[in-house]
Parts: sequence; structure tokens; C-alpha cells
Amino acid sequence: MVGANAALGTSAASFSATSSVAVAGAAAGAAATGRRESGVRSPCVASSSSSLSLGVRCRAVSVRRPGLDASRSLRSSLLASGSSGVGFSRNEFFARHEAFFLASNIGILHEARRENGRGLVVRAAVFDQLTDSLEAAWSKLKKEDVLTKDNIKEPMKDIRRALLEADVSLPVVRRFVKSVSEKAIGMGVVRGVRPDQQLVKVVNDELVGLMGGEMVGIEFAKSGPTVILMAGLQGVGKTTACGKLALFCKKKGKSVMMVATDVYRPAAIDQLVTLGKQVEVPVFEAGNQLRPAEIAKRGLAEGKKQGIDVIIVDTAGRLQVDRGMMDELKQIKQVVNPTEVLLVVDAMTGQEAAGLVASFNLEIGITGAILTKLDGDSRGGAALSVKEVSNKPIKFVGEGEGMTALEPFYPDRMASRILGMGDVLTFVEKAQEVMVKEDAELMQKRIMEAKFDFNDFLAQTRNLARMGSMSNIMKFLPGMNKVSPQQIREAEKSLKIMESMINSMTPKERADPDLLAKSPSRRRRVANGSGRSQEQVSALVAQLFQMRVRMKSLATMMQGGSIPGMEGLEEGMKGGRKAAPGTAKRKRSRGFASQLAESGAKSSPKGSGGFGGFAKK
Ligand SMILES: Nc1nc2c(ncn2[C@@H]2O[C@H](COP(=O)(O)OP(=O)(O)OP(=O)(O)O)[C@@H](O)[C@H]2O)c(=O)[nH]1
Repeated sequence: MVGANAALGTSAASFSATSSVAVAGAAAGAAATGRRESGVRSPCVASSSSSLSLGVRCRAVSVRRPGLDASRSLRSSLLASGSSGVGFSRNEFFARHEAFFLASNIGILHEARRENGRGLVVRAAVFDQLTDSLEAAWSKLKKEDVLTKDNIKEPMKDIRRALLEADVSLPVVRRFVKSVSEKAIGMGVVRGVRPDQQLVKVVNDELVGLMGGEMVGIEFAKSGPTVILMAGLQGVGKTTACGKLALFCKKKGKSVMMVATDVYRPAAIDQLVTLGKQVEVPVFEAGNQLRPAEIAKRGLAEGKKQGIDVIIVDTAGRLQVDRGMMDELKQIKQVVNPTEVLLVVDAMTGQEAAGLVASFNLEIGITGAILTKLDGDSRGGAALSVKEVSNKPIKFVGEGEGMTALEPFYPDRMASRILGMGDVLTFVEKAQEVMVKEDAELMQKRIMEAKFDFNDFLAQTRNLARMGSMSNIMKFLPGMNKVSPQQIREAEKSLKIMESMINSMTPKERADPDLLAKSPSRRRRVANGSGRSQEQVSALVAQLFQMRVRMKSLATMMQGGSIPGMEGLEEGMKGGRKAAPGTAKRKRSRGFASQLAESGAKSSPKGSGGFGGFAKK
């Protein structure tokens, strides 16, 4: 293989710029306007005859959930292959493409063995600010040997400030800081784990607890339809959330109907009907002359008649909480006897959102919250405060206007993202949506046999593109929050260039890159066909050989399911205090990093550049 690279006699450095990264184009659908008439309006259901119509770069924060070994390994591997500081070299960035491939394949195979199909978790610019501020806190402990009352004072001040800036309410911040301080000081020396990592671990656990610990999903009724009553102030995204939730339930195999009871805002009913068309869910409406509770009652009767599984009732919002609104909600609640009452709150209102959840709960009794517009909020105080302030869980988060932009809220994954550790589980779940297990198995086999070819490369790249835009996908991966939009644009451009070269290869050449490695005339032909230079084609071929080696090596480690850096910390934190310097575990840890480095070095001819950044610097 190295021989083949040498035979190409090229510097692959030029290929850095023509490397690959997935691109996606998600088209937002334009919506048709619904007529205001009678009946259940549906694009798919016949009209009713009724007259009603850690950047932290800590490689070792554990997530306390069983069965996540492979996911942890993925994350650890990605972390290990990633940047260790602010800023991201281009090579490191491109190197992630290999990690994407591996993560999607191995992740799918692992997760395919897991029964419960869980949803996705948030991705957004949210928490960027908090993540950065927390990094400053850890960095103050880099030179310490043990956490003490004195040396955590400064980092704790930073954490306090970071949380307040994120708009977390003061009492919550106070409790949080107190609890973290006590636990951190009580830890003592944990061999093999640096004090800054210890603190990250404590903060991680506290964040998970603060946000409620476990994910709390929708509770479906044991018999009869599940009725979900949606409440919230005006403009928070309630109607949009109804559509998103309808789609979410549909994907779970439920039949869904939405009921439009907002008789005050003229366009509200039409808006719901339009969304219904978009997600192909019928909407029950009865104009704006009846009382909302009456419409809800008739909607429920209609849903029952049709044997609908989930009935989502949209309600009117008000500019602020007022008696009329609460009374109306109470009346609707009384007639539909909902399984879930979800309060929709706008993340951008920060701690105010948490206060609203508390007061709505007191007034009407709610079962949880949907936090919308998380994509527009870079502070994240609402996500951190809601559970603590109201004792009600956030059940979903909305992070976009599109109908698919609703995801269950997982406190542990969110904590992971706050700490700059990415969210590999979500990445894997996204991959599962576009790849079938059999394909992943086949691809895995080819990676392990170092037979990964240009066809595989194209297939994988296209799969990744189907998962969403590059910038969205990257948010799930550790350290990728440091990649600039400019780098993303370049990478997207590079992918197109690369595809054009691969498209100019014959099927035989795609399947057997050796043909190209050995034949300058073939490379010349591909260059002419794609309008690229011969050097670029040579570099592309060289890269494929390098990728084969590195992917096989990394895949072997990921499949082992045990990445020492992570494991060591976990055990240390459990109180094992076993991993003394120089022990096998420590050696394995070093071995992992150096193996990565070696695999890159071995396969890269001198001066080849390319994916050289894959190895940890
Ligand atoms: N960026 C972003 N925008 C959102 C999100 N959810 C809703 N929106 C937008 O917020 C605006 C208001 O959303 P609606 O669903 O009409 O809000 P509403 O609460 O039903 O409003 P009322 O019916 O007036 O009470 C719309 O422009 C939505 O597209 C989200 O998660 N992210």
C-alpha cells in the first residue's frame, strides 16, 4: 500500500483541500393554504362528512448509562482523533470524514442490537458560549495535582459566571455551584485522572441531574386515544410544535389527528391545516364561532370515531399569562381529559421560560415542556433551569422551523454537548435513519479487510449527506464546534471536486484503486475527464490507500469497545483508584494515541500531508 503511494510520487498535501466531507441540501417545503370550511381536512384522510370541520478536550467524562460502550468508544475515538485545543487544523477537520464513516457504520451495528428506538437529540449553536466559558474554568486546574478548597475557588467562580451568563436562575446556580464544590473537594486524588478532568466529571454529573437525569418521553394512553393538549404564550412556536409532534408520533407508527381550537388569531387554523398537509396528518377544525372547549370536545369525538391513536389539541396563545387563558385551558382540559399537557416555551426567554413552566403547572397542571427555538439561543439557560425550577421535565426540544426539527430531550447527551464532548449517540441515530444495518455490516467488513474503495467512499459520503447539512452533523461530534463556517464551505466544495474525479473513473478503477495507482495514463484520463490536475487525482488515490489503513486500525479499536482513556477515568471515579501510572491500563491509553499517530505516519509518505492530522497532536 505504501508502495502504491510511493508509486504515485505525489504530494497528497494538495489533496487536503480536495478532501471529502458530506454535504446536504435539505429543502424546506412550501405549504399550501387550507380553506376555511368544514370537516377534518386531510391530504391523506378523506374529508369527514361532519359539518365540523469539552472542546473541554477532556477525553474522559463518563455517561452513566448501561450499554453504551460502543458509543463511548466512538466518542472517545473521535475525541482522541481530534483537536486538543481551540481552533482546528484543516487536516484534523478533514480527518473527521473517516471518523464519520466509522462512527456511522460501527454505531449502526451496535445500536441495531439495542431494542429501544430512541429519537434524536438537539444540535444547535446553543451552549457555544457556555461551553467556551466552562473551558476557561478547567484550564485553571491544568497544573494542579489535586482538587482543594483553595484551587477550585477560581474555577468555581468561572462556572458560576458562565451559568449566570447562560441565564440560569440565581438560586439554581447557587445550588449547583455548592454541590459541585462539595463533591469536587471530596474526591481527593484519583490516580490517572487529572484534577481538571475530575472537575469536568463532577460538573457533567451535576448537569445531567440538573436537567432531570433521565429522558422523559411521551406517555401514550393504555387504551383509547392519547390526547396531547398543547399550551403556551403567543408566538412561542406552539402550532409549529403541534405539527412537529404529529410527525414524531407518526414516525412511531401512530395515527394522528390535530385539533384547531385557536379561534382568536385569524390565521391560526389555516396555519395548522397547512402544517397538517405538510406532515400528512388530518386536522379537525370547526371555524371560529364555537368555544374552544366545544371544538376540542367535537375533535376528540371525531378522533375516537376514526380510531385515531394520538389527538393533538392546539390552543390559543396570549401575550402574557392571564386569567382568561388559564380558564379556557382548564375548560379544554376538563373536556378532553388529556394524557399529556405540554407547555411550549421559547428557549430564548431563558430563565423566564422556567418560571412559566412553574406557573402553568400550578394553574392547570402540566406533564412537561417543549423547549422551542433552541437553535436561536446560544446561552441555554432555559434548558438548564426548567426541571429544577418547575420540577417538570423538558420532553422535547425544537431547534428549527422545519417539521423534523423536534427531538426528545436527553439530559445526559445535552450535558455532553455543553461540555464540548459532542453527541455521538445522536449522530449514530441519524445514521440509522439513512443506512440499513446490512449495508453497514458490509461496509464494516470492507473496512476491516482494508478493501474500502472509491465506490464505498461515494456511498458513505452520500449517506452522510442524507443525514443533514455538514454543519448540523458536525455539531454532534466532539471538538467540531470549533470548525469555522469558512472551513465547512471549503470542505463542501472539496467534496464536489472529489466526486467529479471519482465520477470520471471507470467502474473497474473505482473498485480497484490499484489500477490508478499503477497507471499514470489512467490518472491522466481521469484528470482530463474531471477537469482536474493529474496531481489532484494522484493525491486522491494516495488518500484512499491511507484511509484504508487508518480506518481499519481505528475500526479495530472501536470494535474492541474499550477505549482506555474513558475507561480509566470511569473506574477511577468509581473509587477504584487503581490506574496507577505505568499500569497496563495507562500503557494501553498511550498505545491508543500512539497507534493512531503511527497509523497516520506509516501510511503517509513523507510530506504527504493529507489526512495527517488524524493522529492526535
Ligand atoms: N428558529 C425556530 N423557529 C421556530 C421554532 N418553532 C417555531 N418557530 C417559529 O416561530 C414562529 C411562531 O411559531 P408559531 O408556531 O406560529 O407560534 P404559536 O405559539 O403557535 O403562536 P400563536 O398561535 O400566535 O400563539 C414561526 O415563525 C415559527 O416558524 C424553532 O424551534 N426554531
